[in-house]
Amino acid sequence: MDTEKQQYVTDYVTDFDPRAYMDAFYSHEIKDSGNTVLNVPFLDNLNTTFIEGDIRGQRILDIGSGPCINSVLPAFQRFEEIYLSDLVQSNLRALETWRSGNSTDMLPVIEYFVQSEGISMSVKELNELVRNKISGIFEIDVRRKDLLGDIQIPAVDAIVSSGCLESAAADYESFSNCVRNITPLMKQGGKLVLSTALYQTYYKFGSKVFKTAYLKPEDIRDCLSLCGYEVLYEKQVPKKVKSADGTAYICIVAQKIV
Ligand SMILES: C[S@@+](CC[C@H](N)C(=O)[O-])C[C@H]1O[C@@H](n2cnc3c(N)ncnc32)[C@H](O)[C@@H]1O
Repeated sequence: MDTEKQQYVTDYVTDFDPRAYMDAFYSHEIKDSGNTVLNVPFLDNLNTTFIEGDIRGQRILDIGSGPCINSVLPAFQRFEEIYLSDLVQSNLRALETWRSGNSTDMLPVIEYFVQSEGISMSVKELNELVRNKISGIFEIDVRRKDLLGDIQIPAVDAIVSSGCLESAAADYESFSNCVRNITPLMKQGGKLVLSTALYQTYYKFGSKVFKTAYLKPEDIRDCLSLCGYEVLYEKQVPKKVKSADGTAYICIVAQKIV
């Protein structure tokens, strides 16, 4: 597609369609062989990242969850309370529907996780386990300093965020501001886990094209260091998902030291 001629979406609140997003990235497609495959942008290597970064504690917050729970699957035995958040109300509703047991939308990505990570639990069991650990689902806007508005949650031990900050930001500078804004939500010594698209300018699904901040690994490292973090682990994961021009993403763990 010639993206030059495409109108980028500027408003997530009006243009992000959770159903279309799940269909594009987290639902089964039938391959020619008859096997099924998921597009899954940010999950490969995330479990290893949690292990390598020793990500554990009482509370974890997923920022920019979208309508899905991929980012918190590696947290299932490592945290007691899992919080989900996003800017878009329809994403929050999709998460609430799943949490109340009225949606099977997460089963394909849970199955993908169970199979790829060799988890000794059935898809249903893991679905129930994660569902029961969800302690809150709320609106957040990472571009704002008062990003939670009136909502208050206790400081968390870890934050995970996949594909969100580079979506909310237009460039390196605004990406750094987003990192600065989310940092006070975490305890000192807490760990930030990012699964972030590299070398990407857009992704698209349905009829919409979403612009992203173009980031290189050194941008992310520099930003974390300037925001008071020490990088503990990183791995670049080459992955070309359908419908995006990024060629890789980075899984990075950084500890809040300031
Ligand atoms: C590419 S999706 C990633 C969703 C999910 N984390 C995943 O791994 O598939 C980007 C998400 O960031 C959210 N988002 C965009 N701008 C945001 C903002 N300013 N504050 C919080 N979330 C935002 C969108 O609503 C969307 O759910």
